[in-house]
Amino acid sequence: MTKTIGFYGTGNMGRAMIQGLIQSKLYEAKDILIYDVYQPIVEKLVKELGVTPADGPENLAEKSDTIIFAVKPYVLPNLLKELSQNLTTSQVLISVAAGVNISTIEQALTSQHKVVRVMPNTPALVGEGMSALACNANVSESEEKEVLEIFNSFGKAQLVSENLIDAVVGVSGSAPAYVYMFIEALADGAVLEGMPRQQAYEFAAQTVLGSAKMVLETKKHPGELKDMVTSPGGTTIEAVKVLEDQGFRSAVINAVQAASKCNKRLS
Ligand SMILES: NC(=O)C1=CN([C@@H]2O[C@H](COP(=O)(O)OP(=O)(O)OC[C@H]3O[C@@H](n4cnc5c(N)ncnc54)[C@H](O)[C@@H]3O)[C@@H](O)[C@H]2O)C=CC1
Ligand SMILES: O=C(O)[C@@H]1CCC=N1
Repeated sequence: MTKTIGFYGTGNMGRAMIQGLIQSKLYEAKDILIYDVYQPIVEKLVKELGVTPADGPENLAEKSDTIIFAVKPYVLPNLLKELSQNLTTSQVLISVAAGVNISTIEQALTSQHKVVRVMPNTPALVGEGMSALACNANVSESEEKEVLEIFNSFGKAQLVSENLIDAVVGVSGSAPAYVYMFIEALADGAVLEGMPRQQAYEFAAQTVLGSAKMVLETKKHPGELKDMVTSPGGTTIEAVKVLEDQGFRSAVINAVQAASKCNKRLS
């Protein structure tokens, strides 16, 4: 029998996962059910991606084998309470909501449901997401594998203990935003030096992509890779000194900590 996956909430993160799943071919678009309170977003996704709209929230709960909740954190507990009569203990319920603990989700439900808390990120849209997963005790090993397969289909995924999710928000969940800021700033620098803007974005983004690949594929320490670029008395060390003088590293470390702290506060 074909398995179905349902999404509550098809905003930025919901859409990124849906598009990533379709591109990966793990699910056919027609086997992806969606429900969002904002009808125009549903119509757009049905038209553009060929996913199936649910006939209301209860209908999605009843028709899906696996469910992903991609609504805002404050919406999730009430939505779960409303659906408690429609959800079954054989379904795997996945939440990507920042700051919503597994125990909060369990409390909103009435029975012993299978719950997975995930922190994904938006590069899922292009098959390069990074996700961390934490499961409750009702999730079997084979179900754990199935959920890993879903999140690995649009990037990389790892099981973590739930207490690491706060760190994950800082280093990958929220981090695409700071990487885009870095790319924008790199490009602004090139624009200052006379490069046309579109060309500057391509140079900046490809450099970030290539540098990330170097870390992942060579397995060398980032410091060693930095030193490979930094010739004695050359251009790079001049730039590195400016970044050190202006607190680049501590700004990034503080940013990661601020996102993590915010995630803790939400819970
Ligand atoms: N945007 C991101 O980069 C990431 C977001 N998240 C989490 O994903 C969740 C969604 O975030 P975004 O997609 O950014 O927000 P968003 O605001 O873009 O999307 C949320 C969607 O939920 C819909 N919605 C509201 N109430 C609903 C209900 N009762 N039933 C069904 N749909 C409903 C809204 O109409 C909206 O389309 C949040 O919990 C957030 O913490 C997690 C990791 C990364
Ligand atoms: O900003 C937020 O709250 C969400 C969670 C991680 C990324 N975006």
